[in-house]
Formats: sequence, structure tokens, C-alpha cells
Amino acid sequence: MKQLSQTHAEVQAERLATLARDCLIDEARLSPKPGLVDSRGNGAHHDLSLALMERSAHSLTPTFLQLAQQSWQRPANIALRETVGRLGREGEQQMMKATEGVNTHRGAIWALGLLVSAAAMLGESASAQQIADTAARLARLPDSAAPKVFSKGLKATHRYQVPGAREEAQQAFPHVMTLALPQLLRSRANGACESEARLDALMAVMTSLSDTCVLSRAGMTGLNAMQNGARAVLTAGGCAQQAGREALARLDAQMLALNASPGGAADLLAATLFLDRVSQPASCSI
Ligand SMILES: CC(C)(COP(=O)(O)OP(=O)(O)OC[C@H]1O[C@@H](n2cnc3c(N)ncnc32)[C@H](O[C@H]2O[C@H](COP(=O)(O)OP(=O)(O)OP(=O)(O)O)[C@@H](O)[C@H]2O)[C@@H]1O)[C@@H](O)C(=O)NCCC(=O)NCCS
Ligand SMILES: Nc1ncnc2[nH]cnc12
Repeated sequence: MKQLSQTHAEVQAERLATLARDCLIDEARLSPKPGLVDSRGNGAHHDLSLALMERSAHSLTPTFLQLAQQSWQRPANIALRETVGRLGREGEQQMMKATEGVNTHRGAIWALGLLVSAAAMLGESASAQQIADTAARLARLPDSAAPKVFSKGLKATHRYQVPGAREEAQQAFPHVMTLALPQLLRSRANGACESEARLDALMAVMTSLSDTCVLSRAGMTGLNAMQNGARAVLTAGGCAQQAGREALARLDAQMLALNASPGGAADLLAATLFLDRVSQPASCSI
């Protein structure tokens, strides 16, 4: 019996890891995304490409697998937080090795890593909200082994007095749970095709996120342009409408002109796709 349940845990861990990797790849390929790497090209980036993003996503499968294995049916406590922190940092090293030093997915390792752990902690039949709440409990616990780094994200949150990636997770992913996931479902229900619904979900995040990547590269001007431009896309009916697609093209041009790339919003789209699929049978994924 013990043998059977261990095998079952292993199968579930593999499913979660594969799902997380696939969500990163689907996010990277989704087009046209403003300022971001997509199937058309490198967006506002000189050191990123779609091939690099995909290589990075594949390099992270073992990290997601270990996170799921180590978190399986465990409670949120400091011992688990420290294990998850160590695995996350090792994942960042794997990513850097695969990309020869380019930061492709640091924010995504954080968000998806916590969500993979949370899904494994809860076992199979959890809702998206339960998974996000469990991930938040883990993110709020201290990790004594975490190095003190004054990162770009921290600098931006201090300078502009806004929340960043840490707070997003600690508050149970409000941009995913109250904006992106409802928008994804609404756009699908209104007849948008899957890629249009995903772009609408990305726009929903961008209407409100204080994306520290955008702030670092383009300041408050860039952030305001991102939020207003995304709002214009949704007000025009979203990406299933001609007017919405035109507003999206204007936003893309503006992000490129400002050298702005909403990498944090892209990570949260991947997190949205993960929560959408993990709380449903596998047959619902595209
Ligand atoms: C908590 C950490 C995420 C660290 O956060 P912090 O803010 O201190 O550090 P950063 O290194 O700046 O990483 C934050 C990344 O999170 C994404 N992000 C930005 N804003 C938000 C937001 N409001 N909400 C959610 N997520 C957000 C974003 O990641 C994406 O952008 C990356 C590319 O960034 P960019 O700055 O453009 O890249 P660079 O090459 O550095 O600069 P350029 O030359 O291009 O200008 C890309 O990685 C995307 O993923 C932010 O970058 C976390 O890392 C941490 O503490 N980890 C410790 C380990 C741990 O405990 N793990 C547990 C779970 S596994
Ligand atoms: N598609 C993308 N382009 C640039 N940065 C990103 N970070 C996460 N996804 C990204």
C-alpha cells in the first residue's frame, strides 16, 4: 500500500513539473505580446530569444520536479520554506547555466516554484484559490539561508514605493486570482480563441501590476504607459476584436519605444495558465 502511494506521489510530481514547464513555454510562444519575447521576435530585449526562453524552461523541469517531490503532502513550515528556497536558488543556477548567464525566468521560478510546491502540499483535489493561499503561506515564512541581495526588483520597490514579486506571492497572487484568471475564463466564454483569451489575461495583469522590470528600464512613465495601454486593449473589447488588436499593436510600439518589457506580468501569465490547468483534468489543456 505504501509502495502504491509513493508511486502515485511520483506520478503527480512529474505531472506538476511538466505542467509548469509547459506553461512557461506557452507563455513564451504566445504572440503578439507587447515588449516581450514571443514567436515574432525578441521584443525589447537584446540578450533574449524564444529559443533561449524555451531552453531555460526545459532546464527548470528538474527543479519543479524536486519542489513537487519535496513538498508532497507536507505542511507549510520553516523546514519546508528553507528547502523550497534552496531548490529555487539551485533552479536559478540551472537557468543561468542553460542561458549562459542571461536572466530569463527568475521571477517565474519564484511564482511557479511556490505554486508547484503548494499544489503538491495539498495533493490532488485543490482549487486554484487554495493553491494560491498555500503558496502565500509558504512565501510569508522566513528563509534564514536566503542571501541579502539588493536586487533590481528591491531597488525599484524602494524607489517607487510599490509592491514587487515578493508581495505578489505573499498576498496570494492577487493579479492572477482577481484579474488574469477571471479574464481568461470570461474571454473564453465570450468566444475568444485560446491565444486571444491568454493575451486578454496578460492585459488584465498589465492594467495594474507594478512590474519592477518595467520600472527598472522605463520608470514610472513606462509603467503608466503599460497600465493605460493594457486598459485600452480591454476597453476596446479585448484581443478577439479588431479594435482591441489595434490597441495592442499601439501598446507594443510604445513598449518598444520606451525599451520596456513587462517580464513580471509574463511570469504571472504563466502562473495563471498553471492554476487554470492544475485545478482541472489534463484534457482541458491546449
Ligand atoms: C522574490 C524573488 C523573485 C526576488 O525578487 P526581487 O524583486 O528581489 O528580485 P529580482 O531579481 O528583481 O526578481 C524579481 C522578478 O520577478 C518578476 N517581477 C517583477 N515585478 C513583479 C511583480 N510586481 N510581481 C510579480 N513578479 C514580478 C520579474 O521576473 C521576470 O523578469 C526577469 C527579467 O528581468 P529583468 O530585470 O528584465 O532582467 P535583467 O536581465 O536582470 O535586466 P535587463 O538587463 O533585461 O534590464 C525574468 O527573470 C522574468 O522572470 C523580476 O525580475 C526571488 O527571486 C527570490 O527571493 N528567490 C529566492 C529563492 C526562493 O525562495 N524561491 C522560492 C520559490 S522556488
Ligand atoms: N516572454 C518573455 N519575454 C521577456 N521576459 C520574460 N520573462 C518571462 N517571460 C518573458
